[in-house]
Amino acid sequence: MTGMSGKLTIAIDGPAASGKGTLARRLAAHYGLRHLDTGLTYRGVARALIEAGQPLDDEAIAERAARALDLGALDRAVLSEHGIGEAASKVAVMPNVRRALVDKQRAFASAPPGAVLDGRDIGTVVCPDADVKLYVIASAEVRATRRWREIEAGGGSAAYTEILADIERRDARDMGRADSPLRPADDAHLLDTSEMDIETAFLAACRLVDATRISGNED
Ligand SMILES: Nc1ncnc2c1ncn2[C@@H]1O[C@H](COP(=O)(O)OP(=O)(O)O)[C@@H](O)[C@H]1O
Ligand SMILES: Nc1ccn([C@@H]2O[C@H](COP(=O)(O)OP(=O)(O)O)[C@@H](O)[C@H]2O)c(=O)n1
Repeated sequence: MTGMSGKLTIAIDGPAASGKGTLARRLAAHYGLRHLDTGLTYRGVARALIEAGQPLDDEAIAERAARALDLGALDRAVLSEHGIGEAASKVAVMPNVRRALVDKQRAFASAPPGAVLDGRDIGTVVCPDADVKLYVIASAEVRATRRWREIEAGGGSAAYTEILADIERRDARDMGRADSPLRPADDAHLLDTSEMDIETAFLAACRLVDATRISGNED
């Protein structure tokens, strides 16, 4: 394995519904690593505030919710709901919320045997020394179609045009914020999955990881 510590850390970033989570889960299973979807941590804070009837823009209250968050108790089925993504991107602009969650995310990443983390700032802020960094993109139309299919498959219903507008608004907020904006790390590999199915994207990602591990072993 690569890395001074003998651990393998894979950082995956990209905009909404680009396929980060799907790829991260597949890579973690393939390489025997733990996986953290960091989007769920921001979603968890947003949901805790909504449940408690608290505002999404009070930094001191949101920071307390972030510090209280238990990474082991994140319920993906509940937190994945499309509307929580919008609320998550609002709490995610606050530096004290980010600091609290990044501390927990780094603690997760540092434990053996290594991990795959996916989010918006993994390669740039959370794990700047990751062995492999992937920046996953797809056109906004492809991403909206994927999210629309996911909602319909889950028995829900949604208007494609609204999903597309939601995704574009959230991307703009994530890329435009002052603290840890969404952007590729300088050493990230760009993976455009617009024309790739899940299997093809997974195989392309494995090739990038394997190439890095081989070159890492030669150091
Ligand atoms: N390469 C791909 N081709 C087609 N569908 C995909 C691809 N990657 C992911 N998906 C589907 O798109 C949706 C969003 O993927 P997800 O991994 O949740 O994205 P993210 O974590 O970036 O929000 C899911 O329903 C997933 O099954
Ligand atoms: N590392 C991260 C992960 C998510 N987020 C925020 O959390 C929101 C929800 O992230 P997510 O990954 O669950 O969203 P999807 O891409 O799955 O729709 C994002 O729009 C970001 O505002 C962040 O700021 N930093």
